[in-house]
Amino acid sequence: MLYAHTVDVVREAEGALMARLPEGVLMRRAATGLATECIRLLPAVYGARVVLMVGSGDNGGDALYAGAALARRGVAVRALTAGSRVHQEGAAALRAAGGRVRAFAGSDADDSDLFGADLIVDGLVGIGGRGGLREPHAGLAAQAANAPAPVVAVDLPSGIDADTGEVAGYAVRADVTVTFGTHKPGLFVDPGADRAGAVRLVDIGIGPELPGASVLRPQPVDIAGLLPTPGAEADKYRRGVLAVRAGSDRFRGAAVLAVGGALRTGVGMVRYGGPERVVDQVLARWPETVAAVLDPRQSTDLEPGRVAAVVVGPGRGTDPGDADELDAVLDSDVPVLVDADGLTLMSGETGRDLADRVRERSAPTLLTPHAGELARLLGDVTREDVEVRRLEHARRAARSFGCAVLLKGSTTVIAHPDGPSVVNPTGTPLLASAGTGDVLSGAVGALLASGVPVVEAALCGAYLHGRAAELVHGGAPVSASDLLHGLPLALAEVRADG
Ligand SMILES: NC(=O)C1=CN([C@@H]2O[C@H](COP(=O)(O)OP(=O)(O)OC[C@H]3O[C@@H](n4cnc5c(N)ncnc54)[C@H](O)[C@@H]3O)[C@@H](O)[C@H]2O)[C@@H](O)CC1
Ligand SMILES: Nc1ncnc2c1ncn2[C@@H]1O[C@H](COP(=O)(O)OP(=O)(O)O)[C@@H](O)[C@H]1O
Ligand SMILES: [K+]
Repeated sequence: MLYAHTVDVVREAEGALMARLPEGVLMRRAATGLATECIRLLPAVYGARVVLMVGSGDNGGDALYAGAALARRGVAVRALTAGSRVHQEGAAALRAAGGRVRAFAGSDADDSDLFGADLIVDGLVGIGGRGGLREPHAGLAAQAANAPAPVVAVDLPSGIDADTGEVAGYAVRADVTVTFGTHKPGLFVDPGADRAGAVRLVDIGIGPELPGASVLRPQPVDIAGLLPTPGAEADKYRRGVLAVRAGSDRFRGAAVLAVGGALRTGVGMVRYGGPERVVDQVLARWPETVAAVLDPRQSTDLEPGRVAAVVVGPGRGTDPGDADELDAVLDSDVPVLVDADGLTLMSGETGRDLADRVRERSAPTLLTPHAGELARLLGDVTREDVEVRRLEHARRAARSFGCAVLLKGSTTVIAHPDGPSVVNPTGTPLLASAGTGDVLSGAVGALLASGVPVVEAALCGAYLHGRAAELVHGGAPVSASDLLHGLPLALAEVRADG
């Protein structure tokens, strides 16, 4: 598991440790780790050319001390400073080691330094940054972005918000980010995560000072440990029965995809209930389904003991009958996943009663909105607001509805009113195609029915779904149906890694 802590927490931990150590020790540790990573990225050390972009705070100080270490190894190091101040001791150390320091002027000389570099180090701003980059920082970063050399960001790419991943203006795009002490949430969540490249963590000794993380990012081994393994005594009922209330005459495919997602993730039985033509189609594709033609108002298959979890909403419709069905599903005492049309039914003025039903439930509920659906559920933000501050809005929704929320999109975020948020490390923008969300709802539903706790089920389902997309065609476009072929590959890989 990888852990991330917010800026306030990092500063407090650093403060506690610094009080016990001689001045400058933490920065030396950070700079040594940074220099080591830079050396790994250089084709050869002696005679290599490194340009440092240096802002006025300690982030620039880290870059300058690392530059001094590189200069002592024979690297030609040039620092271009932006801003009114520069870390004096760091600049003196670099000069003493043979490096050069001068102010960025947007001139031909800067161009020639940047374009001649083997490596560019971004020490403009770190956790002290606020908002998008200002001038002259933004100008320097933009000029550097045109140069061919790889970029190493110090602590985080300058211009991304450390706590949220928001990019509110110009921000550096790094190939590698060397972060200190602990990860920052903005390195895990898009759009920030997309700017960070490969992230390397340098231990500066603050670990024992840190409290529990605010954001977690699981590794394959964590997923392997959470997936259910049927024991020798298993039977289909003990493995779990999932009820799927998806699809309608208008959207028949949603039912087929959700049922497929569940079957391919692994569950004892899927009970499907829906209109006759949809039942026919589900059975034609998945004859193992126990399917029944069902008036949406009927809920006989939800009687106590018959199912272990319910998925409701994908392609189901938003008619009054569908609202009645959602109401009946929420009345059950098993875990319920609400997706798509179910979320629309919960939104706005008319959805208030259903939203209250979610709040009143004692069994776990998981909402799986994309950014637009989450914006409608919250009612006071736009889709774009959600997309730039995913963690914050997913957490707000979890608190507001008193349940787990899986926010889909460029970074899938899982929030719960109690405990840290979790981000899913797998997936590809190729997943942005119609129907892939239906597969996800089935996959997560299967895990809920298997008895996996709600946050873990959401995480494992999202992980396998994202990995399925990465594996199935080796980077070529994937359709929602393709994902069903990818799920067994993802499961096999996770089990092998675990
Ligand atoms: N606090 C500590 O104990 C340690 C801090 N370290 C480094 O210190 C960094 C934090 O240093 P600081 O607190 O000095 O802050 P930073 O160096 O991250 O940034 C603060 C400076 O950037 C300017 N600035 C803020 N937002 C800007 C924007 N959008 N555009 C342009 N300029 C902007 C501010 O005016 C200020 O001068 C960490 O990210 C890390 O790199 C490391 O040396 C490890 C130890
Ligand atoms: N840019 C992206 N990068 C990675 N995954 C994405 C991106 N956009 C969407 N996805 C994923 O694709 C799936 C789309 O689900 P959803 O929006 O519900 O589509 P649908 O309703 O058509 O099934 C989700 O798993 C989501 O996380
Ligand atoms: K930086």
